[in-house]
This record gives sequence, structure tokens and C-alpha cells, in this order.
Amino acid sequence: MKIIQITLRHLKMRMKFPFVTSFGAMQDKEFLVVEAMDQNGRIGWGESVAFDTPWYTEETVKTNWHMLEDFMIPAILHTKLHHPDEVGQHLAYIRKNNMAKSAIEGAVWDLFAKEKRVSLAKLLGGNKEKIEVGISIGLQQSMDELLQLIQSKLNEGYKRIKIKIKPGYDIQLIQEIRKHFPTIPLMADANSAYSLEDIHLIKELDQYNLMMIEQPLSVDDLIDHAKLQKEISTPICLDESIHTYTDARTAIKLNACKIINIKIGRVGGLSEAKKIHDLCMENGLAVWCGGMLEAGIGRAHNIALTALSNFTLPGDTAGSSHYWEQDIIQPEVIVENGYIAVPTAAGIGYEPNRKTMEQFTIREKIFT
Ligand SMILES: O=C(O)CCC(=O)C1=CC=C[C@@H](O)[C@@H]1C(=O)O
Ligand SMILES: [Mg+2]
Repeated sequence: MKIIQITLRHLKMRMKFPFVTSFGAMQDKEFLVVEAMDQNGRIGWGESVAFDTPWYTEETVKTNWHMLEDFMIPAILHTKLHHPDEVGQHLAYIRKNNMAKSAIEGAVWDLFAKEKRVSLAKLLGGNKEKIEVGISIGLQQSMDELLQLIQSKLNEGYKRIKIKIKPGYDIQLIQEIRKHFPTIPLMADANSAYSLEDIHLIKELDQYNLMMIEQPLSVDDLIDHAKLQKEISTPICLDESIHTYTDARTAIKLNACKIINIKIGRVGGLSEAKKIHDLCMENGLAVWCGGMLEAGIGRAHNIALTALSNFTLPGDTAGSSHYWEQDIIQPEVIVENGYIAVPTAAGIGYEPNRKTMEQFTIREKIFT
């Protein structure tokens, strides 16, 4: 397979609600879409999940554009590819920039699946017909609003609730939620807001039967997470600390976590995501698929990955209508009773809507 044309688009879409974390609020989601065409005119799609500011990782929409335009697209365009795994090899000389790598690799995976006439989920080795989904709720203005939102998401069928915590907004919050919802599957994401000095606080959380606590400590730490995991019974889930297969291997060796949140963009693409999935399975760790407030193309990639068998915990891939008035794919991603049906059509199984995309595009460049 050879890619003979790539179109790079920068989109900006307003979310229905501001997503608030300890780092601030985001309401306009900017992201890149990669459209790759092969010599037969087939099209594959990828989405970059980098945000417009570097708070989650060092990458941004602009750094991704630069990496793709100046280095990655030239390395892949007109290069003979026998399998999507080879994209990573061609880009290996470029350090990090995982989200940019993932965007172009994702387009090649979609294209390759279409060429083989199989769904992306099947091509990756997934066998589920439907996947279980949970929902991630950002910081809210008041306790009442948070409780109401949890109730409405439970009513919609979501299989687990994830809330954000930070120092001063943790024990009481979870205590209150547990008062109203004593047994729901509940987890807390700290986005590395704590240090080992807060160990007494984190230990207190043990009594609330959380499914896990996500990334309590520093984004570049594994050693302290291992110390913490020894002291608490709540499973630690790592997010920001895991960028590669090697990170996952080290975390497992150190017992730094019991669960890993795999985000395709954070680990540099589907090939690496699958390797981490397999490694966790061999070592008895559960995984789930995290979200990056994706539009439809990124969401479709998450669904395909989650069809792999060791994604045994509900992911953050909520339905399109949770985020968008109108998503950029047809049909939109629909959640029914907490499940998404894994598409069986070739490739990602959703068709990007060019008209809608055009409406939100603020920059476009074609590479031949
Ligand atoms: O896509 C979703 O709905 C999940 C969003 C979400 O929880 C996150 C997205 C990006 C950064 C974080 O705030 C958080 C996470 O860390 O998982
Ligand atoms: Mg997280």
C-alpha cells in the first residue's frame, strides 16, 4: 500500500459543556484530522487528540501540525507500507510527539482495514460485539449539580462514573456521593494532583470502595506510585505516567499500578496500544480505554481498540451526543444501556461527514 495524498485539517468545535479539571476549563475543542488516500482512491481517517494548550502532555494542536507537516507526512507519503505497524518504524527517528504519530498511524490503520475489507476492531484482533462504557464528569459548580449529573448519566445507562478530585475537593466529595449512591461503580481521577505527603488523605479514600484511583501522583513517576500502591487497597490506575510499552513494563515490574488507562494518542498509536494491552493481559492487569474528548473519528478508533478482550473495564468513550450538538461522523456514536455496538463495516465503520467537517475547519493543507 502507498499513500499518495494526505489532507490535514485543523478543526474547532464547541462542546455542549465546559470540561473542567484542576487545570482549568475547556469548551472549544481544537483538533486535527488526517485524511490519507491510497493509490486506489481509498480513504483512511485519523484524529489527533492533542489539546490547544500543553497541560495534559507537552503536545498541542500546533506542535502536532508542525510535526505532521514537516516530518511525519513527508516520511509516510509515497512510502511502501505492508502493515500499519511499519508507520511507527518510519517515524521512530522522531522523539516522542506521540499524539501526532498516532493521528497519522490511525489513518493508515483505517485504510489498511478498508483494503482488507474488515472492521478495524477485527483487524486489531478484537472479538466483542459491543463494548461497555462509562462516563467522565469534570469538576462541577456545586455538589447538587454533580449529584444530579451523576443521576442523569446513570439513568442513561452508563456503566461507571468517573469524577475528578484534587486536594481539598476529595474526601468530603466522595463521602457525599457515596451517601447518595452507595454501590455504583465509581472511580476518581486526580490528574497527578497529589504527592506522597498526602498519603493519609489517599488512604482515607480506601473506605469508599472506589474501583480505582487514577494517576494520583506525578506524571513522570512510577516509584512513588509503587510505594503508594503498597499502602492502599484501592487499585491505582496509571494514565499520564504511561507513554510506551516500556513504561508499562516498568510499571508492572515495580507494582506501581493494578490497572492501566490506555489512550491511543498518549502511547503513539494503535500498534503500541495493542502491545500494551497484550502485555497487561499476560501479567494479569486490567485495562480500559481513556478518552480525550474526541470527535467522531477518534471516538471510532477508541471503540475498535476496546473490542480487544482485555479491555474488561468500562472506558471513557461516551456517546457523541454527550459532547456535541453535531458530531463529524455518520452515524454518530450511540450508547444504549451503557453499551456501544462495535461496527462491523470495513475500517473504522463510521463515515466522516465532509459538510460538517468543513463547517468547523479553520485551516486545511493538501500534501501530494
Ligand atoms: O473523553 C472523555 O470524556 C474523558 C475526558 C477525561 O476524563 C480526560 C480527558 C483529558 C484529560 C483529563 O482531564 C481526563 C483524563 O485524564 O482522563
Ligand atoms: Mg486521567
